[in-house]
Amino acid sequence: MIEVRALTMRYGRTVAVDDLTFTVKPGLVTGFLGPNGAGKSTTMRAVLGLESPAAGEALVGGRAYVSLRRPLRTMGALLDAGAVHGGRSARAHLAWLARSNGIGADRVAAVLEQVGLAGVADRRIGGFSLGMKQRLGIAAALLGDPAVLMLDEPLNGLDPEGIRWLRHLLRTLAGEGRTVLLSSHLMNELALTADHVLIIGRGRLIADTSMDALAGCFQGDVLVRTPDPGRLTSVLRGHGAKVTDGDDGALSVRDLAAAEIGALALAAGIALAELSPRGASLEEAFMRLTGDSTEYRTAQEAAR
Ligand SMILES: Nc1ncnc2c1ncn2[C@@H]1O[C@H](COP(=O)(O)OP(=O)(O)OP(=O)(O)O)[C@@H](O)[C@H]1O
Repeated sequence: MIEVRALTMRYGRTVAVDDLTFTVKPGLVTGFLGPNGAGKSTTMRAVLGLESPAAGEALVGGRAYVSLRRPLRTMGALLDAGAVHGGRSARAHLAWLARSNGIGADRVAAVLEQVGLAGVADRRIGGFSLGMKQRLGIAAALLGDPAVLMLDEPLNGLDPEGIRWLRHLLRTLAGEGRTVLLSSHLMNELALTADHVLIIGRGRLIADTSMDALAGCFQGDVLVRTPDPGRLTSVLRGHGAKVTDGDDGALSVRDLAAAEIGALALAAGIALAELSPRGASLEEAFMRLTGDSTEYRTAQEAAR
């Protein structure tokens, strides 16, 4: 479990994280989402104790990370996949990390296998692609077989096959009861990966909700085609719908469900050629939530 309580982080006059409170629970993949500069990396650095908060605290398994004697066994983290010694091999890098954390050498081979780097384990990291470095960073995070994993933009640099692989891995780890937190600035990346999502903007919490609830809050419109759009428009407006002319003669209807539109059309004797509910994409939901600070509040209330 990761607990962030009333955390405020400042860089000079910049408030990077502003009174942030959330809990990341075991058994779920939790996405940490926000536009560039929202404060995700700063929050993760605070969880790792790399920077001190101006106020509040961040705990891992109920303790400050820096107070743990064998930290890699409690939480594995990936912050910057590029921050590795390019002259070492992947195996040597992991072996050094394992030794310094009292972790057996057998784990090195196990995690190299787990992340698909066993075949290149003895090559210099300097020649690795960004995707391979991400895999190596994930291997390092897994080294201590920790109950908590925290990964900053781990999908960044992975090809579609790598993304599928990582999704499967994270879901498996959460299925084993571990706590998994991963950040991203792209909702679509998280939509298929995370069960739960924490959204921040300008250092503040905007939403703390299940992915399903978030999708449900952002119902889209219903696309309707009929040979008699004028009459249908007035019938639907008479029942409180917002109706606008969409592309190629179709109507876009909001505030009435597809079934209600169908029933009203039938009662009025109007034929329908098409009736298609269109969900707003999660990416749109994210844009609407993080659009500006005035919208934050209304959208947050809507998301609850
Ligand atoms: N070392 C630093 N010195 C000064 N300001 C910083 C520093 N690190 C971050 N900031 C500022 O703090 C705010 C939060 O940055 P942070 O990197 O945590 O955001 P982020 O959500 O991780 O963004 P990204 O998706 O771009 O990585 C930004 O305004 C950023 O400019």
